[in-house]
Amino acid sequence: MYDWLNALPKAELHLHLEGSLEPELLFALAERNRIALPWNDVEALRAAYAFNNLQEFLDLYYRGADVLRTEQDFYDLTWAYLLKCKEQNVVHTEPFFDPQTHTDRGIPFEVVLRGIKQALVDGEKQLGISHGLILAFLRHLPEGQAFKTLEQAMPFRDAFIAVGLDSSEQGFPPRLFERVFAKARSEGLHAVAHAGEEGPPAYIWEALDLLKIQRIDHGVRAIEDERLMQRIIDEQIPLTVCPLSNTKLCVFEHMGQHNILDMLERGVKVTVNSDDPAYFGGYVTENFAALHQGLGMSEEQAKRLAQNSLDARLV
Ligand SMILES: Nc1ncnc2[nH]cnc12
Ligand SMILES: [Zn+2]
Repeated sequence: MYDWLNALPKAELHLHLEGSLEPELLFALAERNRIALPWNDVEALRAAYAFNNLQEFLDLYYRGADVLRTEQDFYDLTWAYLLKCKEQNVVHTEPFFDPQTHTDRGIPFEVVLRGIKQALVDGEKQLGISHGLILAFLRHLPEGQAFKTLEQAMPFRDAFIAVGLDSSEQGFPPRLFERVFAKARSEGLHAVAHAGEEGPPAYIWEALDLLKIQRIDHGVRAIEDERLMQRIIDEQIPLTVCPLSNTKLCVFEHMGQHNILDMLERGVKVTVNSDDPAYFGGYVTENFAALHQGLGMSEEQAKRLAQNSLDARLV
């Protein structure tokens, strides 16, 4: 039904690998690693995917990530995502991974990175999907922990292209991470950050001015600040917008209220992404389809959005 959307070549620029963990794989990995789960079956787990805000989702997302233990687990997770990319004509992806979610559970950094990176390299060779991996810091943890993570990552510097900032936004402003971002940039890494998902426009200003990010993840609350909108338009700073995520996490009550097409028509470089597709009901094509159904996105607008994603790549 949405073959015309699948057919558009596109890049995905906002995807958490841990958020692509489908319930079926989650159960399979729990069995493989002999981990007891609080849900009886896949249906019971899916039924728990009802969220009122970002934090309710994150609590379940971190709980789900606990089944990821071995290099093979991280490989399987990443490979399953890449097969979806192939199906939907995502020709380039710049996914996030959250090392602290795993190192804090005692999983060595290199186990996580090796599994993910091997799958991405195989995806390039076997599926023709290019990539750039982004290391995201968890903002609800202290700056010192982010520095420690960056230190652990540096021996593998060439495995990724950028640092990002994710997790609970309210109460954890970008300015808390100014120094660790400066250090990462001094190592030649690109910088992106989640800002303006639940947090105020002030957080977007901080992310731009203090973290010196090149792309804003979400950023939908920029529309509340006209001066910020002008800057984003003038400087053509890309926004990685995630429509299904925003409705599932009640950033917008329903898709009809989403501002992505208003932003597009004002000249903002917006892109369409899936964020955590296993939890929010779909991958990139389903996000495009939701904009068609809920907002009346035209074919011409879909083409512009897909082209924006290719233009907004970091590599
Ligand atoms: N939508 C989101 N916002 C912040 N942190 C996240 N981690 C995974 N998904 C996220
Ligand atoms: Zn995200």
